[in-house]
Amino acid sequence: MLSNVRPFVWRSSDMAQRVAVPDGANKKTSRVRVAVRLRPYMDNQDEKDLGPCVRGLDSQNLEIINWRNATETVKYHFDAFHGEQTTQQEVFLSSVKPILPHILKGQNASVFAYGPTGAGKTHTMMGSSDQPGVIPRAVGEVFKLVKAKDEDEGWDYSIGMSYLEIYNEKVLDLLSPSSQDLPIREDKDKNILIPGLTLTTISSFSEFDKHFVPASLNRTTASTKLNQRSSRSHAVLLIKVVRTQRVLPHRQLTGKLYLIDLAGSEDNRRTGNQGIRLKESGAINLSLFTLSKVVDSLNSGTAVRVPYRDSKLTRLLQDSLGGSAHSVMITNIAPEYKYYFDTFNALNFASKSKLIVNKPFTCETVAVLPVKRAKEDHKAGVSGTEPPKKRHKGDRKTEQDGSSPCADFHSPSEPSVMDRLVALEKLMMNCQDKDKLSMLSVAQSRKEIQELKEKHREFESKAMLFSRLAGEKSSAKPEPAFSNNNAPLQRKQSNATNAKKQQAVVQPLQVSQFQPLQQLAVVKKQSVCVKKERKISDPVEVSIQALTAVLSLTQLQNCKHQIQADVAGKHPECHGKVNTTGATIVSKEPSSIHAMPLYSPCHCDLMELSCYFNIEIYCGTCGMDVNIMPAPALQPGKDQPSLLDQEDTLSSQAPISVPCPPLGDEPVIHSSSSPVSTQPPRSKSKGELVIVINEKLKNSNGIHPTSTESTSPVICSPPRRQHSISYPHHNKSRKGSRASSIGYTAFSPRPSISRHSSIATNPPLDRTKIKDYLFLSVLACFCPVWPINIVGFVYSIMSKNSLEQGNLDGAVRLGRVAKMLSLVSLVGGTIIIIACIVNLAINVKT
Ligand SMILES: Nc1ncnc2c1ncn2[C@@H]1O[C@H](COP(=O)(O)OP(=O)(O)OP(=O)(O)O)[C@@H](O)[C@H]1O
Repeated sequence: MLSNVRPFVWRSSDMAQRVAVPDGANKKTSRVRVAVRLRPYMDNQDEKDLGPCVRGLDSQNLEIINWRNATETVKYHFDAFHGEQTTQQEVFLSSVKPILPHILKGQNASVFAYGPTGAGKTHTMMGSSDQPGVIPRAVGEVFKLVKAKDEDEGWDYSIGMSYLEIYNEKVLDLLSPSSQDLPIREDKDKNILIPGLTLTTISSFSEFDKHFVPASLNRTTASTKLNQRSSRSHAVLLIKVVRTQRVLPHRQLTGKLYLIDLAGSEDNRRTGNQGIRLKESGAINLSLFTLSKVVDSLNSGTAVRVPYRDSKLTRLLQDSLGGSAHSVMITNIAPEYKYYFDTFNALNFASKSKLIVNKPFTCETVAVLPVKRAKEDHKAGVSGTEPPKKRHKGDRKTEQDGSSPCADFHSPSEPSVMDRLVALEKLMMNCQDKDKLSMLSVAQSRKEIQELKEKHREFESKAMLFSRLAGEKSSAKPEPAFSNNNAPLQRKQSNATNAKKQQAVVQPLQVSQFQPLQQLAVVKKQSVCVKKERKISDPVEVSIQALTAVLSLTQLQNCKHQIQADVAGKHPECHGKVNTTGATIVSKEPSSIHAMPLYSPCHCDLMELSCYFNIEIYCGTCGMDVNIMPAPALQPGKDQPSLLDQEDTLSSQAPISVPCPPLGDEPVIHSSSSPVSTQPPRSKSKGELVIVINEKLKNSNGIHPTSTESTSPVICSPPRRQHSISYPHHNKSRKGSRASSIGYTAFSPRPSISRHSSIATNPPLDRTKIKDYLFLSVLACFCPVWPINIVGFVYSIMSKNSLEQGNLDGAVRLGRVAKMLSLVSLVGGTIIIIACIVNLAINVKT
């Protein structure tokens, strides 16, 4: 048992500070480490006993027979290769153990097993009682590390565990099983969180085992032709280690370890899946396909949007892929020939994945005390855990003397300023009816708000100054109290307001996270004030899932977005903070906006949009869901506030309701310099409210019509279906049979070309272009190259028909052929006519 493990208390109101921490030798990035594990050859798996198709060369290299030429092999190099004889212990020691110490430093780490079904992922991650896998070993190691740290006093540790599965695109809690699909949220610091997920405190390995073993039995498994006990879901175990300093300033480091056993990609011609198994398989393959798209877009370096949100799995792995974690991917492969293409694809995927670079950083949480509480806490002495005592007159003096360069920041007036500011803003924001406030009181209140804000800004700049001083002072110490003198967090570099806010919370008066919630009330209010200040001047971000362009400001202002979220009773701390008007619409292509009823005057309202999209609104701070209420629309032209008045309108909650712009208005397409950015670049400061609009319109295959285009393969193309494979020891070639029995799997590097090409996955297209081809082909019919131009004409007709039938993808492709043939006809026809004229002229001459 760990003596110093304390009950786990998670407070959404705690302020998190993230500090970029160099990884290794002054590197601020960490590549995803990829290990490959080859399962032993199982005779019963290979009906024809063809022998292995893949073998290891050394501890980092392996080779697989080249399907194009049986006399060749394709070689791969990885961070580690674990051969058939490698034990569970060896896999753990070489690939997983090295990343675990990062968790205690407040960084995130993740280990995930990837590979085709039956290749040994569950064996690697879970293992068995006699051969425990990565999960039990890693948890045991975390406890060992904590125990070792136990010796160096001054820190308390709490370890919590959560366990979930993603089954059929539903996030299900395995510790408290129910059929409720839990939402995945992202807080303002880009932490992925799952409100409602059980977090159980564990103080020893046996306690972990007590929860983990029965929870694992809750995971959905079933028998398929390829695996007797095949995982039908992705299982994610989260181990959260919170390290809290016992003495002031009570620094708190939170590290998370994700241990993920992915479900295997499945070729359903071989698994024999039908009915529910087929549906599960579809969900598994689709999520793995999205994972491959995420990896592709991270590698491409130019992708504006990484499609993390396209599946629950990638949303959850956002931290681990191109995110903030130290990640290890164990790719499991099987040696039998019947797995050849699965293995080949898995190796290609693994090769791509090792190019991904993460940016780990320390997640440090500091709770800011109200002055009164802080003083009491400070007075409580070194333990910092004693209950607060009576306030003494000399407290303030003690605090200032107490080597606190920021002490001045806590002038007695400061909390009251904050309180007043919050109260006023809350009053303004909560006021649903404009008439409730007389014009006079509104003007007075605004004036007062402005004054208070100025005061607050003054305090902030003071705090910044003092924190800088504190940073300089502490940099001389071996372990600085706050690591803000390190490079700033990558994601926050561009956000001046956030930087300010970070600085503002670096105060000497802090409490441990275990204090009662009420005592953090002022902390929360303070954070609210800073954010509110931004929100009033900035429109709240509305991102439309799978679309990535930004409308012009005029369009934004002209658009009737009236969002009123009611959180009263659900989450009191957020009450009054989520009413907002005005939005940034994010969309992928200009044409997609026209194609969707987003900007037609009658569909601009979010309530109406909900007919077309799944709209999620949640608090960006805590991830809590909020409800949408219909807003009363104002009469166009009558109640319209002028655009210049928008700020006022926002603060007084009057809805903007003006006619929407004509459809011809072109949105401004944004471009992002950051390849991994999922946020629109225009949203310089993000409000607290996050609104996600997921497209409801899916085709029969459940694929979003706006899936991204194909991404170019990094290592090599996957094999084509109709191809022969030679088997070296049989010295003969089996034309087509094997290849044709194995189609592209979900993680094929060319998925959108091959597998999904027939599905209308593209965003809505510009129809006018397709009509042009018809005109062109008609023109080409006059050229004397009739077979070609007639075919072009036929294609253009087919394209038009496809368009009318709603098959936009097909329409474009047919249109392209029509265009090409028509152009060839025109050019060819012109040449022929010129040749004839020249010939005629020569003949006439002679
Ligand atoms: N390294 C190994 N040594 C011995 N047996 C193994 C090894 N790897 C896998 N196996 C065995 O192979 C079989 C399939 O493994 P496992 O269930 O772990 O596959 P999987 O990749 O998790 O499949 P699925 O994705 O369908 O869940 C199991 O019987 C397992 O015991």
